[in-house]
Amino acid sequence: MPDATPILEADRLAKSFGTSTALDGLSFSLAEGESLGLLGVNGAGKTTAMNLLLGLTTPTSGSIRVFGLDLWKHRIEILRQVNFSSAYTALPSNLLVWQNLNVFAKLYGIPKPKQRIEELLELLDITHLRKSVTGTLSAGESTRVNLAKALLNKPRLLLLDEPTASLDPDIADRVRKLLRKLQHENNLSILYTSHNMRDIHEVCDRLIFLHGGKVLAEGTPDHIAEKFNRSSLEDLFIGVARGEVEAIVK
Ligand SMILES: Nc1ncnc2c1ncn2[C@@H]1O[C@H](COP(=O)(O)OP(=O)(O)OP(=O)(O)O)[C@@H](O)[C@H]1O
Repeated sequence: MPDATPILEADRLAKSFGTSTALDGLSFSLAEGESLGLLGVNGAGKTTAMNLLLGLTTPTSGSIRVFGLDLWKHRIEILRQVNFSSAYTALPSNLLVWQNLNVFAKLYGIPKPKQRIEELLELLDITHLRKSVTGTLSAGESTRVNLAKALLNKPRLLLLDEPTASLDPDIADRVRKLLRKLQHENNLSILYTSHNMRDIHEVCDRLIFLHGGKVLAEGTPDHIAEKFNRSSLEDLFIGVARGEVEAIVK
């Protein structure tokens, strides 16, 4: 029988900074092989949630379980099988691309690191950047190098914070297809944030719409817009940002 333990479970997760509440009672679970989108306007709490789920900051209250284990008690063991990529996190700029990937491969204890790095450079169509200085890459190029870093350890759980930001439409399409392929072929679980509705529709099986740190709605991409009587997710987004949607909720 397949193991039904969720890959990731957040239970009433909250985070405050001084008197300001960034996240207020986020609960969800992510199944093996599922892709879940965290959606919300600027300042909704998405990055705060990602940072908590990666164990980078501690929650004010609530708990996180990854692979059925408490994140804080089993952090090292868990993080070996997790990876992360953000359009806004830079890799050390003075290293060549392959050197950067090699450092991370060593940190993760990857067997045959050279072979794995070549495989990923090819997969992301960046073999030609192997000897480029990381700090000189274009935004789109460094996003793809970051994604290669995120796949090095063949993670079971991948957290992606706006992974297609700054990619041109062709490369963004390739990245979305690659993520879907990895999800289906390797049973990869993905937590995904994006402001690109095409990404959300193509990559996410399910969504959580955050607003002001709280869950506004949960469901499939099509279902959420309908629930609020909005013609599309983009339209729902605009409605939330302009304060029109709360009126519909009430
Ligand atoms: N370290 C911090 N100190 C104080 N406030 C913070 C800190 N980090 C986040 N916040 C606040 O928490 C709220 C949520 O921020 P967060 O970065 O999680 O939003 P987001 O949904 O990722 O936004 P964006 O779409 O703009 O990236 C914001 O009001 C932000 O100002």
